[in-house]
Amino acid sequence: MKILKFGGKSLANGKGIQTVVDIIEKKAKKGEAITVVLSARGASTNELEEILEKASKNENYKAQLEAFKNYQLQGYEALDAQEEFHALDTLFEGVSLLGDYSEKIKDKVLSHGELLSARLVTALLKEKGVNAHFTDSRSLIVTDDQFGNAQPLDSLSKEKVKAHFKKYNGTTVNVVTGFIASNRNQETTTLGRNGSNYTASLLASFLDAEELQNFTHVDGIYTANPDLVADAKKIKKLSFTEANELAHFGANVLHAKTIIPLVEKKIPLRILNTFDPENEGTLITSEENEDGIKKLSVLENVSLISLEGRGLLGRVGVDARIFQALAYENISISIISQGSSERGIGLIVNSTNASKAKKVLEEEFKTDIYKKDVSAILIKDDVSVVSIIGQDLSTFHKPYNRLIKNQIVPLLVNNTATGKNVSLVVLKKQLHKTLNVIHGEIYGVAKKINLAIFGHGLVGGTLIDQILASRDEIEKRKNIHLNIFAIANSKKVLLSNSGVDHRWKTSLQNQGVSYTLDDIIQYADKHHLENVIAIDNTASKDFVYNYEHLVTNGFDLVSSNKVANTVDYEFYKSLRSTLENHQKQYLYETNVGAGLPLIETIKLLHLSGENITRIKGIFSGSLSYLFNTFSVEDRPFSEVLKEAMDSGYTEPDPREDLCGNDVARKLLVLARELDLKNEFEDITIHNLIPAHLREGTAQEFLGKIQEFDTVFAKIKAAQPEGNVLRYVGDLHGDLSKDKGIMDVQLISVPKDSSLGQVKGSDSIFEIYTESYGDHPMVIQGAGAGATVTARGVFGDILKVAQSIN
Ligand SMILES: NC(=O)C1=CN([C@@H]2O[C@H](COP(=O)(O)OP(=O)(O)OC[C@H]3O[C@@H](n4cnc5c(N)ncnc54)[C@H](OP(=O)(O)O)[C@@H]3O)[C@@H](O)[C@H]2O)C=CC1
Ligand SMILES: N[C@@H](CC=O)C(=O)O
Repeated sequence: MKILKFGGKSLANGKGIQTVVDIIEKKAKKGEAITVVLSARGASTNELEEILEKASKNENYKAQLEAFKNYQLQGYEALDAQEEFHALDTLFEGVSLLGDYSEKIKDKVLSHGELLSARLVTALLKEKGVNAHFTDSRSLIVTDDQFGNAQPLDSLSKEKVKAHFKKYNGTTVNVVTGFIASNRNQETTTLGRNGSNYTASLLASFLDAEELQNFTHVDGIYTANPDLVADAKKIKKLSFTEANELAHFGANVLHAKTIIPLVEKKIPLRILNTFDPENEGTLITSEENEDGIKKLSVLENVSLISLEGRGLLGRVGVDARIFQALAYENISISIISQGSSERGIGLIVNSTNASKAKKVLEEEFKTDIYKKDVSAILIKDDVSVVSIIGQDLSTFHKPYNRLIKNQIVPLLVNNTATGKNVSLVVLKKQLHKTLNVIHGEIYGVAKKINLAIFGHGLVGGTLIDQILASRDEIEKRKNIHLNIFAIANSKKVLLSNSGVDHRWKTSLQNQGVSYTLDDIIQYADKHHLENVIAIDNTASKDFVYNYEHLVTNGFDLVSSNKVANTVDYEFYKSLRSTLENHQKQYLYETNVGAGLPLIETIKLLHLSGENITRIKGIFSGSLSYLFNTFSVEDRPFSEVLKEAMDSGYTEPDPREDLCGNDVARKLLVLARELDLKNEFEDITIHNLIPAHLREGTAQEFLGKIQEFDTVFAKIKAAQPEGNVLRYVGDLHGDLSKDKGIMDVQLISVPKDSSLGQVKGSDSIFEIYTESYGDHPMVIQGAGAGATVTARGVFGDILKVAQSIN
């Protein structure tokens, strides 16, 4: 025998009830031995409760009662519901006259929801030729006198159930009312909320059923609420122990009292979807799962009450007083957490009870408050509890770290000493993000990295295209999902929480909106975007002052822009301390040598104690190209400069290269990696721009670049035979002191020297250290260009992404 239980939503008018009847008919006609247990239809129980409340307050309840009756008959006008309707009329009239009702009356009223439901389904099944029998569970389940939440008397109930099923066995399909029962005096009682599930479990147990099938409106039990976590997965199999943990956290279907009768008899429980009968649902058995299953459950509408006081230190019985005082008022505590000293105690109660709980505790601790032993009893309403069921403390650091990285700091953490369950109290506004961050970590769902890209010029634009081209491959290989949710220039931003695609340029043009930085931060917040990285591909001197604000709002940083590392040292330090305080990263490998692994190498050498004594070389890709070409080809300087610009080697304003600032910045970036406290002003720079060309806009300057030609033709001609021009940077001096010496200058070197042999747009960096002596470590390669630079920025993004765990 299988017990089939259908819930209120399954039995609602329309598709619901028709599907239920079809399911039962099919099984009955296949000859399956089944018993059906039904809840009240749709929201009938709540409706009856509301009508009762209105009647007791002498409010006009009749219209709502009529609507209730119409709902019950809608489409089934032939149903004989007179007995129930008449009983309800009489009950409500009585309550209305008295202006009050007892729990006993309430049970009587509510029972009609299930009675009407079972009557209708029985009638519909009979119409289809099924041998259905309307079964009023009040003649089967005997309970104590606790109206509203009656306890079944097992042996008496079992006897009655057995006797009934002996009489109605074989092909009869008993259609049993759930939820309702009666006491020894044949007065109607109810089994409390989830009572229909309880009825079904009791019948399954008394009849030694083969399986209890609970038909709901969902496909089974999920690893998290699919409405909140898009990646939530259905759990195929669960053990009763795991189910029991879930029951505490809102899974009504698994309420402990409904599970216990099944556990005792080892009767499997299957959660099915009425509307998707092919789906196998979730099967719960007594078989323990070896790996264990993890599920996220949420308790909402809860409040955190905290009791603080130094005077409680070491005092015995504080918890006992809390529990006793609240129990007296029937207030249940779902979570309690405290330090061993009892100086601060946090407890979670249902929000509806929060103010009452505070009052009760203030009364209980009034002497302690007077003596200042208790300093405050506070309520925090805007919280939710997230429980990771199946989680123990041995691996809890993983989801916890992921939360902290995403700036979610739980207000309270609590675990069970036995069983596996860790609960976190978080701010309600962070609930959605919390669930997604933890779920992503636990289930190894591709880690979603949300990128806001500032600047989409040569480097930024190339980067966006590179990311879009390789993100599927990265997701496959690295389980990292790169989602570009914002692309901004100095005027407009394109926002898309699900990520931009290859049409981003047109989309930005058509859908881009003017913005402030906070708009982007708020957008990320509103869409619960986790693991956010801001990427600066501007050359802006102002944008870098946004970095700290981004970090405090949860962003890691990646930048090709060199400005943040080369403004005053105070800013440099302050940014690093903000990064440290917020456990955020800032990577900028492309600041020196574009895509070459220079900064990382220097950082590692320095960190490992290697004494770097000098760094010298050709730091600028554009000036490298310019002088490598100009030195050996008989062409005007301006023509080669134009080529360097067209190849994307120069800064957006090429004067930044020609005046030596760009090389100076690179030197300063490296100096600061060595913990030197140099400022930009400490650098001696040979400015290549003739004085009269330095003023004005970039556009005006470009109109006059031919004026370089005679100046540089002279410089070239003045060199010794066999020499070439090179623009070099040099960091030297006693680098163990506070400051190093930095020079940037144009020099003439023999063509066959190491600097003289550099070709194309290559940079070369000679790193002198104590261990390497006179033979420096040399890093050489393309020092500029959009493709290599974007690739370097991409590398930094992936490093940050991989470090978020
Ligand atoms: N080219 C190379 O080889 C290398 C370049 N770099 C660095 O890469 C960075 C980008 O260079 P590149 O791509 O050539 O520059 P581009 O001038 O081509 O692009 C700059 C982008 O930044 C945007 N922008 C400027 N100011 C802001 C702001 N305040 N907020 C948001 N967006 C802004 C611009 O938008 P708008 O059009 O609205 O102004 C534009 O989209 C520079 O810092 C450069 O030093 C680093 C290593 C190598
Ligand atoms: N303009 C720069 C680009 C890289 O930083 C250069 O020429 O090196």
